[in-house]
Amino acid sequence: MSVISVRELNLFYGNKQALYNINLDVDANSITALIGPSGCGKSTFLRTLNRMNDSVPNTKITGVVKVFDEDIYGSGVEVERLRKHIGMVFQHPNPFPKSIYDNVTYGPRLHGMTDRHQLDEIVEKSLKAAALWDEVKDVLKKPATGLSGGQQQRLCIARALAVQPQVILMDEPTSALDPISTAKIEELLEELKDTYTIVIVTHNMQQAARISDKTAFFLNGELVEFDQTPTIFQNPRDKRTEDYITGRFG
Ligand SMILES: Nc1ncnc2c1ncn2[C@@H]1O[C@H](COP(=O)(O)OP(=O)(O)OP(=O)(O)O)[C@@H](O)[C@H]1O
Repeated sequence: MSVISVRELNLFYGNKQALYNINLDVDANSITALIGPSGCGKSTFLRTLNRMNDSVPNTKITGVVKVFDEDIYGSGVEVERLRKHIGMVFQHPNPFPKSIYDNVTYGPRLHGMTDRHQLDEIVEKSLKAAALWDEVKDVLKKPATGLSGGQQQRLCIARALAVQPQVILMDEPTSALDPISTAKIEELLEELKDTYTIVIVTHNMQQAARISDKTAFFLNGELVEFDQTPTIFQNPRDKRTEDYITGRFG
């Protein structure tokens, strides 16, 4: 089943076209990797999936993005509700300058949850799902900024999970982390895909090959090739994909 379905998507920043006629489906409970050289439109595309581009002035979008069959650019779509279902994790861990507990409960509180017992449960569940609970359970009231970079990124994943999204978008979530933290997050993503659908931008092709089910190769705003990950890395159809994955350009 497709969770996300993109048809004939074009995106313009003012007069500059950044995405050209993108068609792509994302399967439920899978990891989809977006790869391609710097500036090819990966992040722009990722941001179209939960309307993060709304905040960029003079952006124009044509085409259709459906999430669970709903046209997310259709009239009457509430962006807050949409983002509750589609969480996002960014390149640099960005915990709020609050306690670990308050970081995780931020979203649920924003959506009206006040019951202490329920909030406690969400904190434990989200931190366990983000493989961070054992490391922080005794210091929940301490500032999140005191955690290591890798722990902060897992906290940001826990914060995204706390509002119970169905889809998680990740923009180079491990690029600022050391290899051990990266390995922990990769392991975590394998586990999370049982429950969530994940779309991840990565510059690290080994990472895409290791963790994703499908890979999309972008170049100059076009989706050159989208297929099962082993096909993209071992038997790509397009010469440009082959050149990129073998390091001949980019
Ligand atoms: N806010 C913006 N205003 C104008 N142009 C933009 C904006 N954001 C991105 N672009 C342009 O759109 C194109 C695609 O950028 P995008 O950041 O999506 O690429 P990317 O593949 O994610 O790159 P990177 O891997 O370096 O993050 C680039 O040419 C970029 O300069």
